[in-house]
Amino acid sequence: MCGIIGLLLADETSNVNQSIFDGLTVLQHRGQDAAGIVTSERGRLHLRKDNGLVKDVFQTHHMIDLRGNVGLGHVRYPTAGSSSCAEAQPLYTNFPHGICVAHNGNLTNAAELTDLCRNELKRHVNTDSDSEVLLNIFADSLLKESGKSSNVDKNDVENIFKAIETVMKSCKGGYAGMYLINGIALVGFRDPNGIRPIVFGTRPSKTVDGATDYVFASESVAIDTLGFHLNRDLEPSEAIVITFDGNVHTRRCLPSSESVHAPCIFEYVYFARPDSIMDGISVYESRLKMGEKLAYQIMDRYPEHDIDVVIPIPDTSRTSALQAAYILGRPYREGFIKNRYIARTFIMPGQETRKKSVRLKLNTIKSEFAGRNVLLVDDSVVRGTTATEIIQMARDAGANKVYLTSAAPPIRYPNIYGIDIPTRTELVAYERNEEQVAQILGCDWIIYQNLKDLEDSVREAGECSGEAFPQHYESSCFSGQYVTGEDIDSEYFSKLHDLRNDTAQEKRRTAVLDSTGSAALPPGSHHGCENLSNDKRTRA
Ligand SMILES: O=P(O)(O)OC[C@H]1O[C@H](OP(=O)(O)OP(=O)(O)O)[C@H](O)[C@@H]1O
Ligand SMILES: NC(=O)CC[C@H](N)C(=O)O
Ligand SMILES: [Mg+2]
Repeated sequence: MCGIIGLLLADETSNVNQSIFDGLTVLQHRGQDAAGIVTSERGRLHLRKDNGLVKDVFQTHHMIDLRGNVGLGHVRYPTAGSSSCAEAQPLYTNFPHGICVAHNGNLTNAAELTDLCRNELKRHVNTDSDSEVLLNIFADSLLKESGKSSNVDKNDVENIFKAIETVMKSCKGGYAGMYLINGIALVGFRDPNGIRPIVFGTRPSKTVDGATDYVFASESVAIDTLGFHLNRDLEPSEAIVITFDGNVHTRRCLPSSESVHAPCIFEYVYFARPDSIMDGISVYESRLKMGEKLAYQIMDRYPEHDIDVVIPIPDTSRTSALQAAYILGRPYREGFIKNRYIARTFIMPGQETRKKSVRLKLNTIKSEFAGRNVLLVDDSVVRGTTATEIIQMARDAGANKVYLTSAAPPIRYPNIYGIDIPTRTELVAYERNEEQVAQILGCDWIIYQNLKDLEDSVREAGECSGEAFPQHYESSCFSGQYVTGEDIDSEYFSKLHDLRNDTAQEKRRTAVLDSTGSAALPPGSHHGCENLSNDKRTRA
């Protein structure tokens, strides 16, 4: 679930670098593996990207080099390829014009499209990243729409829309993204089902009278932080083209009858920040509703329950736990203290790292557990890494009984649209019922949210804010129903398992480290990622 941001400032003498850096810092929770910024300065592109957190990747000398009034930023959580810094984004191709992409999501037909790019379109695809395919399909199509002529009409936004239409017809899966077409336009776009989120904002230029600055971002929180006004979410299959001279053009590139709007429900459960508004729905309100419905389910199933205290597993579950405690009429207590210097564990690569990080990340306030029956609340239980450790820690702290509740239903199916849950067998709820999961995790009982209650939580939060909201949600990891259709079959899952199970990913990571010899280097010390002239992706 990467974080993306794109800005176009009206004042050609101004620089977007600091705003993109700030925006990425606010979106850091969506991707911790790598970060990158590209800027366009009067026809010249400047790029800096590397593995690591935003604060580690960009030092002052990088920022000074990132000049220009238009740019893209990306924080990466890999769902395809490897975590090599060559796959950090934005990605660049030099033909036509010099185009960069920042992509959040996952293409389910990336392998076929890579073959197409290499064998038929004769484009150089240099990595295993699906985002590089998204870039090359667009670049090829834009070139064709422009009549393969060097005399391209730079104001012809029609060609850009047609190229996006080709992208949307060719690329399957979930994708929100931005293309920076050097010297021509900044383009935001969203997949035909609107699975991945992207919002659009504006503000009056501070230096050019009557002119407007524009921003696209994964979440509204970035728009708030940068002092922009949140205009709206992009619609499914919509592209917004902002030309470098500040004109805005929008179009739905496929007919709405061809696809249902089904935003990813896991954004509300875990990925998004609670202070974001997605598709008109407050993430915070939806999490309160999730807590409320959990509490009612607990009271329904265990009317005589003996819960003494409700304790969240920080961070994400806090909002739901607060409301669950309120409805249950039990005290809400901070029993786990989070080390603020450890990042999110679920989106870390590798099971060993995730396991170790839980212990480093959380520690108990013993007095909140000693002799009590505690209800632990988490937003989701995926592999069960966090819950197993936490339940043991609660027992070590002297808890009498330990109950667990999850604001999301059991996760029993892979996610293929931008969350790295590629294989069912790694999931703790795979082929297990609640009793069996409780036994594995070591708690006295576990209660999961039902899918209907989860969907209603999001819908009701939408009603609270009085906005029109989608009727469907992408909830495949709970239901096994995949909104993009028939090509998602057992053969697809078997290939995905082989490519992306934990052991396979670990092997790839080790191979990358061995080949670069950089295992001992701290984040941000790899070389060769930031220089556009080193980029080998030119047209064959
Ligand atoms: O069952 P698991 O495989 O352990 O994954 C689920 C856990 O991971 C996430 O927390 P994370 O530490 O990533 O982030 P948070 O601090 O935002 O809760 C999520 O909130 C659950 O606690
Ligand atoms: N989580 C994401 O959005 C990942 C984007 C892209 N699939 C990558 O692996 O880089
Ligand atoms: Mg958590």
